[in-house]
Amino acid sequence: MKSYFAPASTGNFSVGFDLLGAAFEPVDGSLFGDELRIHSEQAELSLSLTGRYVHQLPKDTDHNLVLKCFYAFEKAIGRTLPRLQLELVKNLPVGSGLGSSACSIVVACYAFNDYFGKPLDDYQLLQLMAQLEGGVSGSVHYDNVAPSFYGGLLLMLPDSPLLCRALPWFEHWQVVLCYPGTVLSTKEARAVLPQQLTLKHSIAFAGMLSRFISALYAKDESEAFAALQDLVAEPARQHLMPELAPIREKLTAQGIGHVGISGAGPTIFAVCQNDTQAKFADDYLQQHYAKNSDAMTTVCRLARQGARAL
Ligand SMILES: Nc1ncnc2c1ncn2[C@@H]1O[C@H](COP(=O)(O)OP(=O)(O)OP(=O)(O)O)[C@@H](O)[C@H]1O
Ligand SMILES: N[C@@H](CCO)C(=O)O
Repeated sequence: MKSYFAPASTGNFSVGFDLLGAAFEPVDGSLFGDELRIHSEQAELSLSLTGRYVHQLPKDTDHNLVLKCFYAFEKAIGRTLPRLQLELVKNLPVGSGLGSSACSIVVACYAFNDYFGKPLDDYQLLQLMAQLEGGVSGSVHYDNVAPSFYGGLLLMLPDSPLLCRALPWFEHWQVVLCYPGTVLSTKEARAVLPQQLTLKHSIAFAGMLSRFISALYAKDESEAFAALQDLVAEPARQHLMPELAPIREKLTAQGIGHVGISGAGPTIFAVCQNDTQAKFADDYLQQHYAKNSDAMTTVCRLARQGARAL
């Protein structure tokens, strides 16, 4: 058996709608992402489903993205491949804002490419992943697939042959992620977005993103926190997540530098500068944002490594 893993990710990172994304891993060293196991080659392609969030997946495995990835990968390389006995260990909640569909897509495409001798280079592989993710969310955006594939905090460069570039990070930052247990589809959360921005608004968005990125390079933490403002998606999505404003007020009153929506939500992320803040955010979010037994809260650091064989 060969086993592969890809980490969870936070698209947007508040200030970079569709242009920033980060991969995260729990500080306790556990794995937080989807795993794909290739058990053997066999006559027919098959997929079994296990893991904590298996009940959130379509019952019919023909609708599972992992099988769609297999056929898309086969088409991309232009030859018929041996059929596989696959198992997806679904550890990320679906429609959560944690890049769940992207994570399954990344782990599957990475696994097939590795297993079949790397016929696609990283550029081709990332483009394939982004196209598949676009098929789910309704538009091609790289801010979940790219960090899940490469790890780190990344700036998307969709018009460059690089596609994305790694950014600096404050090593002591801990990010507390809280998924409340309710589902918000990315398609639905994109449907409420404005179709146009005014010139003034466009300049403000570009200015805030540039301010954040320049603060990362300058290692200017207070400037970085000041620039972590979502001027595009959050104003349009806040009615979908009414708890965000009071939670932000409570956590920032404790000195926590930033609270935002992870991807399209409903997961909330809190950027903390020390263990005391992270512990407070962890406890507070578990008590005040978790809504059912599907909810989960985890204290993370940036995941430097993306998709890989285990
Ligand atoms: N392996 C899979 N993982 C996740 N979603 C899957 C998978 N296979 C099929 N799907 C379907 O893809 C859709 C994913 O929807 P959506 O993009 O809203 O979720 P998401 O990727 O989990 O969201 P987010 O990026 O905000 O975490 C759902 O309809 C889900 O049933
Ligand atoms: N950038 C995407 C991320 C989806 O997880 C969005 O906000 O719609």
